[in-house]
Amino acid sequence: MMEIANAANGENGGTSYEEAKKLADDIMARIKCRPVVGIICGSGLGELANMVTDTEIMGYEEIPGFPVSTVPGHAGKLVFGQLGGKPVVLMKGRVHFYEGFTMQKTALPIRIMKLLGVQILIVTNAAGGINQEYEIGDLMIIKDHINMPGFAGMNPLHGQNDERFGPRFPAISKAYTKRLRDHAKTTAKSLGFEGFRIHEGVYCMLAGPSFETVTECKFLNMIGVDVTGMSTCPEVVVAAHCGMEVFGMSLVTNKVVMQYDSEQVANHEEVLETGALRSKDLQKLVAAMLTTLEIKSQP
Ligand SMILES: O=P(O)(O)O[C@H]1O[C@H](CO)[C@@H](O)[C@H]1O
Ligand SMILES: Nc1nc2[nH]cnc2c(=O)[nH]1
Repeated sequence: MMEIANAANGENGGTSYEEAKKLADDIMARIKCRPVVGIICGSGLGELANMVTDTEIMGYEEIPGFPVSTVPGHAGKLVFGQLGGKPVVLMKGRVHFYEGFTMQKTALPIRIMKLLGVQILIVTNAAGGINQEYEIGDLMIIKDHINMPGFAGMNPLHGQNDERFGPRFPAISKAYTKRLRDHAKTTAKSLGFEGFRIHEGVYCMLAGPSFETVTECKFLNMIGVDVTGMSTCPEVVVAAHCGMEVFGMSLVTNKVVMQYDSEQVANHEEVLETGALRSKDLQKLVAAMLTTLEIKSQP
């Protein structure tokens, strides 16, 4: 039976439980840190890694089978260490479906994190503001997402299910837990960030790499999307599948173009520049959240 499951995983670009376990074991043999929190840094947000102490660093290319980032603003390093008094593993840069990876491969780092002992995933991204009240530089706590590629069958859980990772039909409706969202709001308040434009809203993943047309943006606005990007959903679906608690935060790096024939166009350089400008607040918020975060013991 497992052979069938593995063949199916191979066919759809996935990695079997045994292969993922071997990767995690290899990492553990080389790294002393045993992380309980995993953090993914979005485009231009990798500086969060500078706040990690007692670091042990591995390049993605040093880990056989690990997907290697190809996009500017994604350094491609796993940074282990302490942040806010908690052992963490931070992905300095992620991989995206549009780079040519399957959805399964895009989310493989989450399964490896799980096998390393990670219980809480903090995922960050750069995103375009669809909500017309959002400004460039605003932060958004993600309360829910639309996995648009999933509507067309591109779900990271497509294929045979291995129960050792999680159930066949996982619930995703509570993936971004209220506990962590409330914790972020309390922490933001304690840091005096209240006036700094922090929202709570809905993230929508589109496959990319092309930015949206004007009509696509109008459509997203109509269906209740607040920000849009090209990542996050595969990672969060896989994290929820394997029983992790998730906290997600978007940085609005640009406002999407909503007028036909506008001179304004979306571009990745603007995304990286805004990331650099507002990322300090994001870093402070994540570090402060970790300091007071209660880690529930594994069931
Ligand atoms: O989602 P992250 O990795 O933060 O990056 C976002 O920014 C890039 C576009 O500028 C896309 O990769 C989009 O997904
Ligand atoms: N799809 C998409 N991804 C982004 N990432 C950062 N900005 C944007 C945007 O406007 N659209």
